[in-house]
Amino acid sequence: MPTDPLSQKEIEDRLRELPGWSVDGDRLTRDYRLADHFAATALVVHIARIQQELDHHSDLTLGYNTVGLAVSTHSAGGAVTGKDFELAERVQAVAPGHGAE
Ligand SMILES: C[C@H](O)[C@H](O)[C@H]1CNC2=NC(N)=NC(=O)C2=N1
Repeated sequence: MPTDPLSQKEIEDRLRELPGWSVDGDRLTRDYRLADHFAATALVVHIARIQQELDHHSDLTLGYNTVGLAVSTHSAGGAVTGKDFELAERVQAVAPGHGAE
């Protein structure tokens, strides 16, 4: 089930496929750097659309030229689940198109 908490080994295996992402506390997290504030804002809007589609939402932070995500699954008691990785993978797929590093 995608909303079951993942084991430590499952998390480590899946993190290997997601460069730049890590688990901080109980949340899957990554910060992206962009060219400027407008590019960062466009990525936030794109992520918001993905989150709406997945019905799964990160704590999403917009800075001057940065976008930060931190996500866990509330319905799994705040653990990291396959839903969190699904969101991370979707974001990771679109971020380069925004020039995010
Ligand atoms: C009713 C709705 O499906 C739930 O509240 C969704 C919405 N977004 C969510 N986002 C996150 N991160 N965890 C959840 O458990 C979650 N649940």
